Amino acid sequence: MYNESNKIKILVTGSNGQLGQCLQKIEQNYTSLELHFYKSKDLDITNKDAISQVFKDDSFDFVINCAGYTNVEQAEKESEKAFLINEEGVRNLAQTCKKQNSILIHISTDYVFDGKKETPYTEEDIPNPINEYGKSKLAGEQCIQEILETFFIIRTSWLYSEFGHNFFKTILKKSETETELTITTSQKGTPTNANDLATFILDLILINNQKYGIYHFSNSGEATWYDFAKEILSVSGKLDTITLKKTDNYPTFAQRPKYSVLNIIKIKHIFTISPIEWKKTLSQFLNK
Ligand SMILES: NC(=O)C1=CN([C@@H]2O[C@H](COP(=O)(O)OP(=O)(O)OC[C@H]3O[C@@H](n4cnc5c(N)ncnc54)[C@H](OP(=O)(O)O)[C@@H]3O)[C@@H](O)[C@H]2O)C=CC1
Ligand SMILES: Cc1cn([C@H]2C[C@H](O)[C@@H](COP(=O)(O)OP(=O)(O)O[C@H]3O[C@@H](C)C(=O)[C@@H](O)[C@H]3O)O2)c(=O)[nH]c1=O
Repeated sequence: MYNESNKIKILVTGSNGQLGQCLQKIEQNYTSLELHFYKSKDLDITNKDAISQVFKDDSFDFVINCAGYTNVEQAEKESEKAFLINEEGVRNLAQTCKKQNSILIHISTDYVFDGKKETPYTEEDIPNPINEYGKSKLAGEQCIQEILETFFIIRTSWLYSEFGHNFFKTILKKSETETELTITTSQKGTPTNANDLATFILDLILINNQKYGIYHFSNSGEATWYDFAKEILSVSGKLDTITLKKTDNYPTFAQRPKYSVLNIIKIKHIFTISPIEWKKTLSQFLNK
């Protein structure tokens, strides 16, 4: 497992995205890991030759796939592109990991579920995505399971951080220019700090218990997008300056699951971790 420098060598794809940047931020806390970050322009996962080229000169113990097509609305209009990246790109990575004996850590989503349940989704629940993004992500998961035995698929939900595009940043930005915000109450899930997920992923590599498979990781608790927006504005001291309105009819192209809370008991047991409550991590994050 260890290379000559005695460090665990890791390839990170899509490193300029939200999660990729969270990993770069904490890299220095993990001195036994050697992370190699590849942005989309340096490694396009849909290009098999480009992947081969990276592995020609190097070998990696782990590949963390942070690359993905993540625009839920746009995926309805260009589903081919979503599938190219989230299915074909992932297949390419899985095939390379198989050939090169690398362990693949892949990130998937709560949007693989249809939202008809009213209790948290477990890893055993059958996915049934209701939008193109979710369908393309499920197709990627299936490729990995067909090709590889040594993989961790980590489904997570409602990621936010200081990096990239996310609901948290959108709300803060809107609050600077708008006096009234209307937010949907028609979906329930769990906001998850992408920094917490990044920490979990690197801890998982250190633990390396070889208990491969699908895992659900999110912060704990549940919220509607309205609850999330209210908490963001409250903790950042902006709730008094803005009118926040509820709606159950916010217009979107893509359908989203009404309920997509993930059950995180498996990850708690197998990795003896206890993900922090969503409001608590949000307040710690905003008060730093
Ligand atoms: N954001 C969320 O709420 C959630 C995300 N996830 C999953 O987590 C993963 C990371 O998400 P997040 O960091 O938020 O997403 P981002 O959209 O912030 O980052 C995705 C990255 O992938 C890159 N990328 C796109 N196409 C390719 C390609 N063909 N080859 C290489 N890189 C590519 C993008 O680069 P460029 O910008 O140059 O296109 C971008 O840097 C994704 O797989 C996503 O599906 C799961 C649940 C929730
Ligand atoms: C900006 C805004 C959105 N909304 C609604 C639209 C939508 O139903 C819901 C969420 O909005 P967004 O489009 O920002 O979030 P969305 O892109 O659906 O977020 C998803 O991204 C992908 C990548 C995932 O994997 C999921 O886990 C999830 O995080 O909030 C409002 O009601 N008011 C607003 O002002």
